[in-house]
Amino acid sequence: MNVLPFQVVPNAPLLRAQGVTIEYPAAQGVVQATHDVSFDVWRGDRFVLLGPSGCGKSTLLKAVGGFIAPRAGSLQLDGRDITGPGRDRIVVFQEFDQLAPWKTVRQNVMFPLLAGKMPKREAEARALYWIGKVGLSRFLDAYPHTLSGGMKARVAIARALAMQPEILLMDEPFAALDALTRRRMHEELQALWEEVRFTMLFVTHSIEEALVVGNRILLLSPHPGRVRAELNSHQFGLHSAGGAEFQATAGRIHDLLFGGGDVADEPARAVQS
Ligand SMILES: Nc1ncnc2c1ncn2[C@@H]1O[C@H](COP(=O)(O)OP(=O)(O)OP(=O)(O)O)[C@@H](O)[C@H]1O
Repeated sequence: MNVLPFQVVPNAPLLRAQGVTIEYPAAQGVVQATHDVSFDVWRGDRFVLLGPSGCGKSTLLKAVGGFIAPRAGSLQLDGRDITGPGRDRIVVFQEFDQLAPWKTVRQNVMFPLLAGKMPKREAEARALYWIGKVGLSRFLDAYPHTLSGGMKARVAIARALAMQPEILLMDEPFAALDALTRRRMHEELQALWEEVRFTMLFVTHSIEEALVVGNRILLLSPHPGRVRAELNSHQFGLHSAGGAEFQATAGRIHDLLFGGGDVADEPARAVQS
């Protein structure tokens, strides 16, 4: 009997959030940060959580990171429940002071690899590779305080990608940068993604940034965050920013986020763009 060759096609998302409700203890009872949020992130996605301040974006990211547990619902990575932090999920924050100031660029990128028991020679080779990928080979022995904000952002990204996580969690990573540097970081992130195709969960409250960075966007309602809509945005990028279709979609997203109506009664809907 002939056995046909076959290819395994992944039919499950890398990250699955199902009915995630998260609460914080507060002086008078609890603060509900998110309510019944569900979404799937597939390998290679640039998945954006978009919503106004306080809608629970960072909270969701922290829960995916394993730093807080949902009150209800579940979070799974590759079919396994997320029960705590792990090296398969690395967070890049907007505070680039997350780099150790007493370590050079090279040492900062090597540090988590060595902490994970990688042999020094391999850790160094890996660090040099990723520092090169973010264009900082000339700054291997520079200390963070001598770098610009954009350069520190690149080191943080290199350090995260060097760990080869299953998913990169980015919490408004460019929010503290000036507009020109932010734009350059968007370009560089896009170029890096084209080359490496890593999976990314990206938090922002900027509609334009969401359209430029993401291929899929989950819109969250104001506090507590509920899913308002999900849309495909792969057709947008820096090239289309400012164009008519881009502006029209940004306007529709704005209306969905801030247009009023009782979100609780409104089923999540897909936005056609
Ligand atoms: N540690 C905490 N203890 C109590 N409440 C918290 C805590 N962290 C966040 N919250 C509350 O949970 C809600 C969601 O906060 P979160 O930071 O996740 O929102 P966000 O969408 O990321 O906002 P922003 O864009 O301003 O960062 C807010 O009402 C916030 O006040």
